[in-house]
Amino acid sequence: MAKTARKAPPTPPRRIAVLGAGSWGTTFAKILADGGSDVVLWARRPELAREINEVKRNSDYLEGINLPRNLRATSKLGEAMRDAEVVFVSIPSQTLRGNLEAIKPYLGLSTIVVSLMKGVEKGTGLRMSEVIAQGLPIEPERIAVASGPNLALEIAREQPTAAVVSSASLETAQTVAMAATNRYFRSYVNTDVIGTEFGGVLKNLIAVAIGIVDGVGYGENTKASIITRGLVEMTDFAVAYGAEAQTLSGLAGLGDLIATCESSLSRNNTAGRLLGQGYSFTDVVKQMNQTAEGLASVAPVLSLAEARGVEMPIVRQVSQVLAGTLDPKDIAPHLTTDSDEPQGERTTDDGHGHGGSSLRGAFKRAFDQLRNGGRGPRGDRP
Ligand SMILES: NC(=O)C1=CN([C@@H]2O[C@H](COP(=O)(O)OP(=O)(O)OC[C@H]3O[C@@H](n4cnc5c(N)ncnc54)[C@H](O)[C@@H]3O)[C@@H](O)[C@H]2O)C=CC1
Ligand SMILES: O=C(CO)COP(=O)(O)O
Repeated sequence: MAKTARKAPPTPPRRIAVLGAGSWGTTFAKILADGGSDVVLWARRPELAREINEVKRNSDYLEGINLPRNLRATSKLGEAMRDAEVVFVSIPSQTLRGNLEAIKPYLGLSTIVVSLMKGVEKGTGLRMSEVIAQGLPIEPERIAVASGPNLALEIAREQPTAAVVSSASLETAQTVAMAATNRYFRSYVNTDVIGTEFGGVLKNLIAVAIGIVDGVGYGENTKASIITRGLVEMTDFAVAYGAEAQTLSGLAGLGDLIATCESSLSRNNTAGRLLGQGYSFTDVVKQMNQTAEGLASVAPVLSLAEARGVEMPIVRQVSQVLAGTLDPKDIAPHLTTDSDEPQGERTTDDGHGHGGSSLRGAFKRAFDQLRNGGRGPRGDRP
């Protein structure tokens, strides 16, 4: 019997550029360098590039972290991108479109571009991979996104963590995942770009809600209610835009939701907490010296939800707190339903709305994935 030819597995890229030397860009550059790639990190400020090169530190964003000796930085975009087979982008979402103009002249014909960002563009409501597809001469098969429960400082401290890399091309996702895997970081793969990206955007909004009720002083019941109902909201929204429900039960959905809602390292959670303590939106923005994407994504997400008839009571109330039209202490009683009539508790496992799998199954899968170290990139799938 004739044997079918097996396709050679993708080879890991050697030269990689990471654009954006904030907390996540620098941490991701460390992940890649510790995985064995030749990485050049682009920092806007020459003095930051110098600090990274000379003392192997980024004291503004990752205090106390020693960066790998093989990680280099530059403030010259062309130098960072020269010969790069993969370019990771980690800048605030609202600045991406403008930066693509500067990136375009240096993009190689076969270079893969990966978004590490977790926002949607104000005004257009586009996901970051869609903005990349519009702003660069690049086909969808060369675009990927990476997402998951990835608080930068924990990973910079080399605490074991998993993520998921998604692309319309499985081969591209695998190539990227191979580079983004090392002894403390493991990347899984899927081809549901919409679900993977929206998971990262939407959990930020739920994390702002969690921060608000934390700031008010409410306890664990309130937070568990918001997380559980928030996952239903996230899944409804993402599925309405073409995502697979099960992606929202994976690392890029439930996984990231747990990490961001539980951690005081989260900037979205922190911004919410300040709102809950009574600071105005303007004061909160002034106090945040790092990117809290959720604040900019609330309005475009609500517009997108309205366009597809998706109910998002938690996100809507977050927007009212941001606008100063809802007292933070009033947010919780309204969270589960808009109606005075008792409602059925629709979950992500109702078999009707999403066809998704059970929350218990999702927790088990997230746990199994974290335990399942030592193998090549696998699907982030039940
Ligand atoms: N920090 C984290 O734990 C994680 C962050 N992310 C995502 O990564 C993206 C970047 O976030 P962080 O690195 O945390 O933010 P950050 O605030 O720590 O750093 C932002 C970086 O972008 C640069 N920047 C700011 N404005 C710019 C502009 N107009 N043009 C070019 N560069 C500009 C800053 O100089 C800085 O290097 C966000 O979308 C965030 O949601 C994703 C996973 C984890
Ligand atoms: O995306 C993150 C963790 O996965 C980081 O969350 P914050 O942007 O809220 O810090």
